[in-house]
Amino acid sequence: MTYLNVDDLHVTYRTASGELPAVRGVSLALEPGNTLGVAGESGCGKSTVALALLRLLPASARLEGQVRLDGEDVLAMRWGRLRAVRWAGASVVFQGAMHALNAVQRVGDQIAEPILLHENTTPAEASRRVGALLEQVGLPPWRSSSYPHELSGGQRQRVMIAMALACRPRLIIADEPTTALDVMIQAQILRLLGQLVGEHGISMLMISHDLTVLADTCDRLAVMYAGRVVEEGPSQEVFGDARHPYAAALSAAFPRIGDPRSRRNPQGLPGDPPDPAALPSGCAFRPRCPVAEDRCSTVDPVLWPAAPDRSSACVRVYSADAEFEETR
Ligand SMILES: Nc1ncnc2c1ncn2[C@@H]1O[C@H](COP(=O)(O)OP(=O)(O)OP(=O)(O)O)[C@@H](O)[C@H]1O
Repeated sequence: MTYLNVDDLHVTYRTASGELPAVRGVSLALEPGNTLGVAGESGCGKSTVALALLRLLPASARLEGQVRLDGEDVLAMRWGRLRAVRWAGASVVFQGAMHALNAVQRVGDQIAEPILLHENTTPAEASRRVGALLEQVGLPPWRSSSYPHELSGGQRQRVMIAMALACRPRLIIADEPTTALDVMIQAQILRLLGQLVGEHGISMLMISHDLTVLADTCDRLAVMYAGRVVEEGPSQEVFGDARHPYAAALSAAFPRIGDPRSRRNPQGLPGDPPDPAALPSGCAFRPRCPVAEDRCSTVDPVLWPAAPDRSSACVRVYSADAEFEETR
């Protein structure tokens, strides 16, 4: 059974200048033990989707649609049940561990906190579990008495991962888990996450603006643009042969060394993503799209099968599909 099922999720922020539709009908599915990457430029709604999964968004956010974890609707859950689901059903590894950790509390106590809060266990047992968790993420157990400032950036991120694993969750939501780290440490942390997910059958949803990180770590990839998923499919296929012009441009901006299919795009993608409060008519990508046609200013495309096991939200995919033309 699919562990995470997001169906037509909409998130709108109420701001001083009006309503801001940050997420506009996102649907995602994640099987147990699988990894899904969510990519896209800054502001496309990736973090909003990640935080919506556990209702961690500020009160100014209005959520509509469905988020099911193991069949249970998270958006309709009562507070008590939601508290139980956080940490054990799913937990989050946030970006920038220095800000996410409490600077004046020993890291061991921070890792023990969710265990003591969620499980009927003794402090001695929680402390034993903390030692084992630290070892699991490649840190010596004596580090439990360290304060965050006594650790390097990579070590702090390992502590964050240990904390996320504390209540043996079935899903880890990793929001830019390696963004603040240098390339060598980034690779170590990604390897660690991949290894933990593989060994324990945990599902992982990883958010990143870096497509190469996701393509190397995740089974499937969803590319977001202006609050929508515009391309979804197996990672290597999306990365190597994207059908949506935005996903293709994003892939081209991340060349792969040694891959003959890799194309270098030194100019990157011209222009900026649209303001979510003032989207253009038709397709939101139209003003930046190198292959836009007249109909793109009137048709707002939804995800449509582009190939077996893949979908793309572009009118060019529609017109390649005779069945779609028949339904119009
Ligand atoms: N608390 C908030 N109140 C109002 N608008 C918000 C809030 N949080 C995010 N937004 C807006 O929602 C949109 C999506 O933001 P979000 O942070 O989800 O994007 P992102 O793709 O994760 O970007 P980044 O990679 O920069 O974190 C943006 O336009 C952002 O300015």
